[in-house]
Formats: sequence, C-alpha cells, structure tokens
Amino acid sequence: MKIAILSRNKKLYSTRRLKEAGEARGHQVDVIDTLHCYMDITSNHPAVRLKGQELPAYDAIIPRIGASISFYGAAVVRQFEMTGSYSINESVAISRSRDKLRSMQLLSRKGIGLPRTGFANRPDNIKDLIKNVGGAPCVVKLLEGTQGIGVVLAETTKTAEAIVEAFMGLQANILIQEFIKEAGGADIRCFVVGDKVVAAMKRQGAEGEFRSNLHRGGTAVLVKLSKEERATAVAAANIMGLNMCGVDILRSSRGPVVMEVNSSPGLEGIETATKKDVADLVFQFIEKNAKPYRTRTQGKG
Ligand SMILES: Nc1ncnc2c1ncn2[C@@H]1O[C@H](COP(=O)(O)OP(=O)(O)OP(=O)(O)O)[C@@H](O)[C@H]1O
Ligand SMILES: [Mg+2]
Ligand SMILES: [Mg+2]
Repeated sequence: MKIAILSRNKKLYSTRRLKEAGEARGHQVDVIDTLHCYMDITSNHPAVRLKGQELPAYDAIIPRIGASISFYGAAVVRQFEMTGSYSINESVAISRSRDKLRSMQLLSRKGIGLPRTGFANRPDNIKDLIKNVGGAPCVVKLLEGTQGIGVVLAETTKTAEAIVEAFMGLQANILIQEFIKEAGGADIRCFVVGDKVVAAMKRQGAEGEFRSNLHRGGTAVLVKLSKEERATAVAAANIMGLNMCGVDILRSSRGPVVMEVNSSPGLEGIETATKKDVADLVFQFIEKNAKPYRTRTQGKG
C-alpha cells in the first residue's frame, strides 16, 4: 500500500519507527510535513498539494498531529479523507480528543470511570467548585498544560483557592480534580490499536512526586493490566472514535479512572518499556481495515 505519515519531523522516534515498520511490511511509506501541505478547498477535485505538486492518492495515512498544530492538522487530515485516503484516526476524532472538556463529557456520558472533575473559567464560587470534587487535597490543572507542567496538588482548601485564583488571574481555563492518592504517583499508559490494548506501561513518578510524567523524572515499566482496565481503555478509545491512541488510567480504589486519551501517542517509551513492536501492529491494523472512503464522517464533521 501507499501510506503517508503526517509528521512535522522525520527524525522523531515515533515517525522513524513507523516508517521502518511499514517498509518492512512491504509498503511505500512517505513522511509528509503536515504544515507544508496546502489545499484548494473549493475545487470539486479535492487534493492535497506539497511543493507545487498534487500529492498522489494514498491508501492510508497515519496522522501524528502535535497539540500545537491541532487546528491546521485536523484540516489537512480532513482533506486527505476527502480524497479517499483511509486515516487510522479520523479528523473528527482527533479534534474531539484535543478538547479535554468535550472528551470528559463524552466519556462520563458513557459511564467510563473518571476522577471527579470540575471545569471553570470564571467561577463565581470557588469554594463550591472545590467542595464539589471532594475538597482538599485536590489537583488543579491548566487545560492546555502538557508534560506535567501546570498540574498542581493543593493540600489544603486554602491553597486550592489560591491556586484557582492565580490561574484565573492569568485568564486560563482550569480543571479541578479529585486527587487519586491511592495511585501512588503512578499512572498507566494503555496503547490501544483497534479494539485491543497492544502494550501497557506503568509510569512511576520520582520520589516525592505525584506526577508520573517521564519529563518530570518518572520511570516506565511493563505492567499487567486487569480485565477491567483493559476493557476501560478499549471502551474509552472506542467512545472517542480513535483506532490508535494512548489511554492514561489511574488505579483508584473504585477501579480504573481515565485521565485522558491521546490521539498521537509516542512509541519510544512504550516500545522500550514493553519490548513490543507496536509500530508493526499499527500496520497490521491498517492492512486489515484501510478501504477508500472508509472514514465514518468522510470529512463531513
Ligand atoms: N487527579 C489526579 N490524581 C492523582 N494524580 C494525578 C491526577 N491528575 C494528574 N495526576 C498525575 O499528574 C500527572 C500529570 O497530569 P496530566 O496527565 O493530567 O497532565 P499532563 O501530563 O501535563 O498532560 P499531558 O498528558 O496531556 O501531557 C499524571 O500523569 C498523574 O501521574
Ligand atoms: Mg494530560
Ligand atoms: Mg499526562
């Protein structure tokens, strides 16, 4: 098959591994810089152009859209869908997963376990907002945070109020969450492809750190999932409409709770921790499922 990986950087581990795995399975794999693509959206012959030329028809694309280019990236994926390319993650699902509030609303509506969470922009009653998630200790997060930056543990109600006020002063959207203490500074990354968790790792925060992010000094090890954890990860991926994603779970005393679903999960950490050829499994899935115009929305959403 002719397959394109949409990625800003050929040299990234995930991009390199996907290209290598696809080629090893006999596919033609091109890496295309998402931001360099442009398109004529008014023509009745939808096409994607690059460097003065129309791109050939790809059987499938693998979008690796970083958070900073969500908006344009989704438009490029949508255009590929309109040309008939199968996208492992469709544009609508990518956009949906980028909106944390919308994601959590969708997951909660379908009964997926979540940490008790409140969203706010200008809460007129901060005390109530905090009380609603069970009071202190609680976690306050910047909606647009990443790599653990902007995630703060407030030990007391007074601190929680102060943090909320500080973030509000910066005009930031925030999320306030019940602190899952029993998770012990660890979370579980489930890498889902299709309707299976193909690899899972436990990330443990550094000593005295409640955030498990590898960027904050956490370490990753192989983990065995319970049936319930597997089912939760697969259900969350399915609700989000993502065929390839990373579902982050906390082990709470009332069972697995989903923290977030990532539509461009990295391969380096998970392949290193589990020694699994996750990239190969991605192509196996594409081989089975790619059909022209197979997206559920065909770019209509
Ligand atoms: N409600 C919570 N209870 C316990 N620990 C939490 C909670 N929320 C977050 N954490 C810990 O903090 C870490 C960072 O939080 P989170 O994943 O929400 O933000 P982020 O990593 O900055 O965002 P992203 O994963 O999108 O980069 C988590 O991996 C987890 O270990
Ligand atoms: Mg997060
Ligand atoms: Mg995270």
